[in-house]
Amino acid sequence: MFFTKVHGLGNDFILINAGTGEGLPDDCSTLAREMCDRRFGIGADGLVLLLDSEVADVRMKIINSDGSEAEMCGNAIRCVAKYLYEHGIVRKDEIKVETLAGIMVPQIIHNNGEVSAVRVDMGVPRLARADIPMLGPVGQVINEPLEVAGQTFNVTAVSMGNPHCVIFVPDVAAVPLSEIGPLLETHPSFPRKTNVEFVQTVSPGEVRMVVWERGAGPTLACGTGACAVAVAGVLNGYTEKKVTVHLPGGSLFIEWADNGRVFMTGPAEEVFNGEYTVYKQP
Ligand SMILES: N[C@@H](CCC[C@H](N)C(=O)O)C(=O)O
Repeated sequence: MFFTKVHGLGNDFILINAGTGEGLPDDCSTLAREMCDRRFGIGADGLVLLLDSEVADVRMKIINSDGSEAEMCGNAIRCVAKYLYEHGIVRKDEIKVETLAGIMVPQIIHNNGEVSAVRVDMGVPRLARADIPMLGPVGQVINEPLEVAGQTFNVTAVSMGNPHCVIFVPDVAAVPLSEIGPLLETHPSFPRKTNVEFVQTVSPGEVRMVVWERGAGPTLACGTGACAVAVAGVLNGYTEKKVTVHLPGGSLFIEWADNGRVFMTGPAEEVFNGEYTVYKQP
């Protein structure tokens, strides 16, 4: 199988242009786990399969490094758009990508003849508790106390197609992410688990965040997470509708527009190409 290694702010993926999917093994979950393994495989936060679509230019299937399938991935979709454009597969400035969260529309941004960034219409965030999904009474989850391992965190829940649990803290550097992250990811309140973001407000137009991703653990960046953080910042009255989100791997610019849609702008990079052989057990 031919693959391309890509990343968005260090959130890295193995991308396979799989067409009809004919050349893929039946079990793509095991394939993702094996390919994403950082010691025994290529190493990545996720496997991204590009498949033929009947309703868009392409269908993006994203499988986390633990083999679970995600509805959407913000950093991957920027990489997908740049890859399709630069390889001449879809030579359009606006590319329609079918995902489990609906059709997303990345837009190629040019500068001096190069693709300098990708701006993505990430759709309308879903805020109803049942849409996260999160257990509990009907309504939205804004700054609501949640108990984990004897500690109480005030959480705001946002779905960008995938679930996010956003927690504002005074200092992200002081968060014991690898201790608390997995406990929140698998908290019984989230029946489909959740991505977890800790956020520090720098100013109304700027925040810092760290993320523990569902199915992947700590990553250098999360595009859907940055969008969820921007929405949560507005809901809590901490930030304006345009915000720069600083992540360990770099920064994203997020706008929650007046039409209710969230737009994410950031870079995408291709790192190398390779060939991966799947050895069948005798
Ligand atoms: N890194 C991604 C999100 C990938 C999926 C996530 N781990 C999930 O299971 O929802 C992003 O950039 O959005």
